[in-house]
Amino acid sequence: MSRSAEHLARLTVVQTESPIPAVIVGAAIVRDGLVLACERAAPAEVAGRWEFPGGKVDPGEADEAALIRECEEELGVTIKLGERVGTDVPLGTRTAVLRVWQASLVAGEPAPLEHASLRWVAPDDLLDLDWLPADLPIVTDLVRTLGGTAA
Ligand SMILES: Nc1nc2c([nH]c(=O)n2[C@H]2C[C@H](O)[C@@H](COP(=O)(O)OP(=O)(O)OP(=O)(O)O)O2)c(=O)[nH]1
Repeated sequence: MSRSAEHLARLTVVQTESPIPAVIVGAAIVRDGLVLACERAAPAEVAGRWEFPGGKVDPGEADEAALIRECEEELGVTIKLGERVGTDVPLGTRTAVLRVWQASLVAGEPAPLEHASLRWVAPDDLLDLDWLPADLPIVTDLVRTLGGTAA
């Protein structure tokens, strides 16, 4: 194998082992000091657990645009993004990360168009919900930011 072919082979291995993670974006929508939590309806393994509204960023789409689009699709609302909450959290397989922003409502009243239910939750009560595992560090940061008590 020539030196350049060998170099290319090594690069290919590196790229295969380190795929660029997919990004899942979420919105911690705050109104009157309460946070909107969403109960997943599906799939069965996670139905009944809580998450932030959001979803996968499409190829070529900006994170912020994806989050605004997902909130329109899932809740029927327009949101405005604020500060990031916490840092990227690797999801199970490490081929994706969860990235969350604080947000406020600009138009519309949230409706559970894709969720089993919605709930406005006080910061002190947020950690009582059964969140998806990746959300826990973010929810803990959010509680601190909003002035609740996170152990
Ligand atoms: N939306 C959302 N997804 C989360 C959170 N935490 C977490 O681990 N996830 C995971 C669950 C799913 O495996 C993945 C997002 O999938 P999704 O089904 O909501 O995304 P999507 O709306 O783009 O779905 P689809 O196009 O595949 O139907 O991220 C969270 O707080 N919000």
